[in-house]
Amino acid sequence: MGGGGSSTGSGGGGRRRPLVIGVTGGIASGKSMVTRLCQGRYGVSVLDADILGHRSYAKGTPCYRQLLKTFGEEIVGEDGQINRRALGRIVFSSPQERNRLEGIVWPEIRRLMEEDLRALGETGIHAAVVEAAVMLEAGWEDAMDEVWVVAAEPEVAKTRLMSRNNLSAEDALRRIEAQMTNQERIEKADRVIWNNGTVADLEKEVERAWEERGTLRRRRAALKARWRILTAGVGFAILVSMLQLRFRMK
Ligand SMILES: CC(C)(COP(=O)(O)OP(=O)(O)OC[C@H]1O[C@@H](n2cnc3c(N)ncnc32)[C@H](O)[C@@H]1O)[C@@H](O)C(=O)NCCC(=O)NCCS
Ligand SMILES: Nc1ncnc2c1ncn2[C@@H]1O[C@H](COP(=O)(O)OP(=O)(O)OP(=O)(O)O)[C@@H](O)[C@H]1O
Repeated sequence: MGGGGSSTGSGGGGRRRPLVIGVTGGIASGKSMVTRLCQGRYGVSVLDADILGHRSYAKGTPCYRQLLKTFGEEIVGEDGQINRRALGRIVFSSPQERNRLEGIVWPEIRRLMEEDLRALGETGIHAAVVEAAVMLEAGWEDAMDEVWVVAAEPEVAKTRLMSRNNLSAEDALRRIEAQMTNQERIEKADRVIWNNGTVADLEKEVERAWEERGTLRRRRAALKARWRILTAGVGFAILVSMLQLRFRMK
């Protein structure tokens, strides 16, 4: 994954970006629940890519103008903003139209994400979670330090989707099957958070994820310290040998 949690480089003046965890997963897998748990228990800041998406085409922006050119005036609401319901009707019934929308807004969402992460870094927060359903499809994982995939078995997700969105079993399954599979996501994950059980089980999984991150960080710090001691020791030994050689030669 990308090199976050580090100096921002160009124009960053040595500021630090927070550790960035990307949370993604299939529809109704529990992404929002995981994100909420991270925010509530571990004090991390949260960026929601859905909201960044809405911001990307606010009235007057370049994306706004591009969307009007592409989809016509009928996507503008009475308030002059993009009517998302109207746009959703167009793009969710046609993969081609959805691709056109994504081609316009994904680069801007990415730019806004980077901008917000930098701004969060300025506030000195230690970690941020970016929740994005399309993180892997959009290729945003390289802006994350780690990608956590939330996964629920299709049957479990189906039941939750039916009850949350008041859908029939067929409609719920259709939405699940229109997406990447769990396996495809898991192959790109740094961590998988399974969510087939209760909310209490999920809380434990999230706790374990943060704990193991801490453990890994401590382990890396210990290795670095050992390496420093080793290199200092080798340097010292070389210096002593050189001094000995010099005295012997005299
Ligand atoms: C299609 C739009 C206008 C519908 O807006 P609306 O307010 O009705 O829905 P909302 O944004 O809350 O999204 C509803 C659900 O669809 C998912 N979704 C949105 N866009 C996409 C997409 N391109 N592919 C897959 N799922 C998507 C969202 O993650 C969310 O779970 C809007 O979602 C949009 O502009 N999408 C394109 C930007 C995008 O990819 N956003 C997702 C970032 S994770
Ligand atoms: N472990 C769980 N036990 C019971 N219900 C759960 C559990 N996890 C999530 N849910 C419920 O399942 C539904 C989907 O969860 P959530 O909204 O967090 O998923 P999501 O991945 O963010 O969904 P979407 O893809 O639609 O954005 C919600 O109604 C939520 O309350």
